[in-house]
Formats: sequence, C-alpha cells, structure tokens
Amino acid sequence: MIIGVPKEIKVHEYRVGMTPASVKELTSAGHTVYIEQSAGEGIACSDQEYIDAGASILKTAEEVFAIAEMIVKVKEPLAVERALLRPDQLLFTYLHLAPDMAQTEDLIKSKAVCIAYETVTNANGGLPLLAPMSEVAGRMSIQAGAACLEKSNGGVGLLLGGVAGVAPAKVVIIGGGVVGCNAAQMAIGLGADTTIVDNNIDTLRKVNAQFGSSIKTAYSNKYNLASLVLDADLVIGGVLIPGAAAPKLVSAEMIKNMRPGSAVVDVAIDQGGCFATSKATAHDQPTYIVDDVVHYCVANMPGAVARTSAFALNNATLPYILRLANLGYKEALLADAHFKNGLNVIHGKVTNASVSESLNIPFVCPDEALATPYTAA
Ligand SMILES: NC(=O)C1=CN([C@@H]2O[C@H](COP(=O)(O)OP(=O)(O)OC[C@H]3O[C@@H](n4cnc5c(N)ncnc54)[C@H](O)[C@@H]3O)[C@@H](O)[C@H]2O)C=CC1
Ligand SMILES: CC(=O)C(=O)O
Ligand SMILES: [Mg+2]
Repeated sequence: MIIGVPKEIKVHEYRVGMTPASVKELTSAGHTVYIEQSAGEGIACSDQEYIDAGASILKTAEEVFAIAEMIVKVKEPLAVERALLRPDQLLFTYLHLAPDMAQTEDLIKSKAVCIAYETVTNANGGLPLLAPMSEVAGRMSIQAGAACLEKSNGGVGLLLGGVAGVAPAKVVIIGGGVVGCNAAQMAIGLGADTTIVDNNIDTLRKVNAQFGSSIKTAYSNKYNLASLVLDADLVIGGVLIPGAAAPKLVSAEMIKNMRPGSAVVDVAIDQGGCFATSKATAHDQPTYIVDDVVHYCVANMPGAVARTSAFALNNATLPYILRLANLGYKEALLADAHFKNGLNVIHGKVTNASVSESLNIPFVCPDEALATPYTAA
C-alpha cells in the first residue's frame, strides 16, 4: 500500500502521524511511505532519518494526499486538508466528529474512508488509541492547572501542594478513566488534596484500590458535583462517553459560584467539553477567564510535548496501521469488531452511532457500508 504522512498544520501541533521507527516497520513489510518535508521536525526527527527508514520525502501536503492510498495523521484534518481527500482514500487519525458538524459534512462529501483513533475499542472495554494521549493529557492537566492558579495568569495565587503550615489546594477531577487517573497521580505527587468523581462505581473502586488513602472518591451526581466544584481550587474535566459529545456537567452558574481565581482545565474539550463555559483554545493562547475563573481548554494538549506524545501514540497505532496496509481496510475492519468501531464515515455515510445521534445525521451500520462495493457516482 502507498501510505502518506503530511505535516500537521493545527496551531502549535508538533506531533507527526508516523515516527521513523513506524516507517521502518511498514517499508520492511513491502509498503511505500511518503512523508511531507520536515513533518518530523517538531519531534526532532529529520527527513534523513525518515529516508534511512525507507521513506521518500515530498515537498507539499498536496503531493502527499495526491499519491497516498492511506493518510496517517494525528489531528483531525483541517478544512484545507479535507479538500484534498479523495473518494475511497483511507484516513486514519483523531477525528472527534460529535461536536464538529463542519468537519463531518466535509468528510461525508469527500467519500473517503475515515477511521478515528478515538473510537477504536478493545476487549477490556478500553480505547487503545486514545489511551496514550489521555495519559499525556491527564498528566499535563495538573501542570497546566498549577500554572492557571498562579497570580500572573489570573489565578488566586495558590501552590498545589501548599507548604508546612499552609493547606494544599483542593483538586477535583471529574472522570476517573485514563485522563482522571493520570491527573490524580500528578496531583497526589504534588501534595494536592485530590478527589475523583465518576458515575461508574466500579471505576471508583479501582481508583480507591490504586491510590488508597491519598485520594477521596465521590459518585457523580448533580448534588455532589455542585458542592465539590464550589469548594475546589482546580477542577479537571476528564469525562468521556465514547464517540458522543461530552455531557455538560458543570453549569455556568456553578462556575460563577466558584471562588475568584480558581481554575478549570477541560481536557474533554475535544469532545465539546464538560463545562458550560468551555470553548476550545490553542497552545498560543491557552487560557481565558469567565466570572473570575481561569479556563484552560486546549484540544490538543499532547501536541505541546510532541516527542513524548508522538512516540507514545505510534506505540499504540502501529499494529493497526500495519493491519490496514497489509489487509486493506475492508478485510482489516471486518476481521476485528473492535477495530471496526473506529470507522466513523465511509463513502458519504456516517457509521458511528454516537456521531450520528449527536449531529442528527442518519446512521448506516458499518457492516452494511463495508459490504457495499464503492463505485464512483
Ligand atoms: N484535550 C486533549 O488534548 C485531550 C483530550 N482527551 C479527552 O479526554 C477525555 C477523557 O478521555 P479518557 O480518560 O481516555 O476516557 P476514559 O473512557 O478512560 O474515561 C472517561 C471517564 O468518564 C467517566 N464518565 C462518563 N460520564 C460521566 C459523568 N456523567 N460523571 C462522571 N464521570 C463520567 C467514565 O465513567 C470514565 O471513567 C476524552 O474526551 C478524550 O478525548 C484525551 C487526550 C487528549
Ligand atoms: C486525543 C487528542 O485529541 C489529541 O491527542 O490531540
Ligand atoms: Mg465567582
């Protein structure tokens, strides 16, 4: 198969879809890989390293999209990239379609085959291609939140861990999954007073077993959320209903009633965010203030630690990229129901039930869509 990796163009997005090590695996298996010039610059991998791994370098994204049968990326394609997609071309990347009508409409129009990392599942009920970036973003959320609490950034002027004789800050983490547990690990490590809130009791049991007496847990309901958020210095939003828009668990009223100078970090912003006052920001201007509460809502947090993130992402995505390249998308997806859950849009049809419901677009069963041979209209 011919595989193309364009340079990411989202603001301050430095990750890249494939590392030289991944390229080497694909070229060793007989595939052809084209990399856009300097695509690996942001993770300190030179064009020469890609060439040594067997790739060829192309000057522009247009050339990469034109030649490749499969495009491997990190972030959702922006409008200029969507315009380059061809019917039946395979796109493998994060998409986060539920809160994004414009992107979904363009992908439908493109008639491309669009597989989203974040909706691929595994037998343990996990999201294997989201997990590595959730680990990174969860850990970063505490660094970001700590900075938001600093005076010069609009915060009240609190050190998360306090010092002898001064109480630590109160951190409330909504969602006890991968983001939540990684955030908790950092918050506890810094000495913060840390609580995880989740609506799954088994998840709360696991959190309890993992962190013992260094964490408090609470069941997620309106009553508990209202009292915990009001008393928090820093709230991390890390909830997920796979594929769907994030539930707005914290209302504008609750934000208004928080103490001035407190902070919220909405990691779930890529699915639309779980605070009513959230709007997506980028790394060049990551925060804004609503009712004296500092908001950090960067939708591609791992992009800031691009080298760690690109390597972690490739560790997870490479086996799937290889299967798509070796078998073609039809056989690869039909052979694995969990991989098939990644299929969001194919030949103009939406095949993810949550995306279809969130955007009110008709749903087509993936098996039916895959069984229909593609013919150019
Ligand atoms: N902004 C960024 O750069 C990044 C954002 N993310 C996003 O972070 C979010 C969380 O991802 P993961 O931790 O991997 O998901 P996960 O599936 O591991 O955890 C989500 C947790 O939310 C809980 N949850 C669902 N509804 C809830 C409710 N009403 N109240 C409390 N808890 C609830 C679930 O029970 C689950 O434990 C996702 O939207 C993901 O896309 C992930 C990586 C990077
Ligand atoms: C998960 C995601 O959206 C990211 O890593 O940017
Ligand atoms: Mg207030």
